[in-house]
Amino acid sequence: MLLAIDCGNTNTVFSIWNGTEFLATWRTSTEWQRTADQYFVWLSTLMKMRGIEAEIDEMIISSTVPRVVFNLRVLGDRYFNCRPLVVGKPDCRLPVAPRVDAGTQVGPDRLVNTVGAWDRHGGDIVVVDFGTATTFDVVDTDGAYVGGVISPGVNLSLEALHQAAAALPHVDVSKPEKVIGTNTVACMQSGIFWGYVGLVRGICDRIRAERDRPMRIIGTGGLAPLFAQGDMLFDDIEDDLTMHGLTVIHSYNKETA
Ligand SMILES: Nc1ncnc2c1ncn2[C@@H]1O[C@H](COP(=O)(O)OP(=O)(O)OP(=O)(O)O)[C@@H](O)[C@H]1O
Ligand SMILES: CC(C)(CO)[C@@H](O)C(=O)NCCC(=O)O
Ligand SMILES: [K+]
Repeated sequence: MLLAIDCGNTNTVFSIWNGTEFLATWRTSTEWQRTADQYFVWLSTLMKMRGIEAEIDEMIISSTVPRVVFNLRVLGDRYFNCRPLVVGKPDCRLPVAPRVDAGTQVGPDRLVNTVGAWDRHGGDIVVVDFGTATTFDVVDTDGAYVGGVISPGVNLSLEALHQAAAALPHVDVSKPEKVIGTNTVACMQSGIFWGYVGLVRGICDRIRAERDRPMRIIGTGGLAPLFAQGDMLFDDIEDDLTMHGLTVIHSYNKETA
């Protein structure tokens, strides 16, 4: 059984894949100090609660935080008797090599997203992921990652506004009914919600113009469904794209071993 781990700058997601379906998915905050023993106690407790008796013997990791990889490797070594495959490391091959500037270290989550999206939707697509950052990743006709856009994440922008301006409270992102807010919170929510709708629309339009061919837009990440309510931004929304990409990369590496 495969344990797939998607470690972002804010949250880390663990999923158990039996080769056909995900048996369970759990989320924890990303903390590089967390030890292999702590991961194991947490994970085995959750598995027991769900009655999952899966014998984990394989692992794949995508981590945007290099420091957490060490303890996740120890987790594999000590508790699951396996050597994890780590996306971005030389021994983890991708189905199609990215075409970017030499020496560029593309975020593994972005590469994994493009592999997952290509597997489900084919080429000529843009993946928009609303995580810590809002990223746009362009997949060429042949499935290659050919670059993209990195913007500040939605929650990050809201937090920055609150941190920098004494009179601005912490607010949650939501869709306001009107653009013109008549109180502080409504004004901030409008700026964030309609601001990001405009950002996504504007960047996708420019990508389309630059590529000069039809491109489908796939939204993913916790906030994608919310932003999909704002405008016809996406052709499709997927809630498990990164996890799907991890399973595709894992089987590709097994088949071509
Ligand atoms: N309406 C909402 N307002 C604020 N946050 C939301 C809302 N809906 C979902 N979320 C948040 O989205 C997050 C899930 O997002 P996702 O996993 O895509 O990225 P992340 O964990 O924030 O970032 P990263 O993957 O970079 O660590 C969850 O933390 C969830 O709380
Ligand atoms: C952009 C983020 C933070 C999004 O999670 C991550 O993919 C990352 O750290 N990327 C490294 C730089 C790059 O992707 O070009
Ligand atoms: K993510």
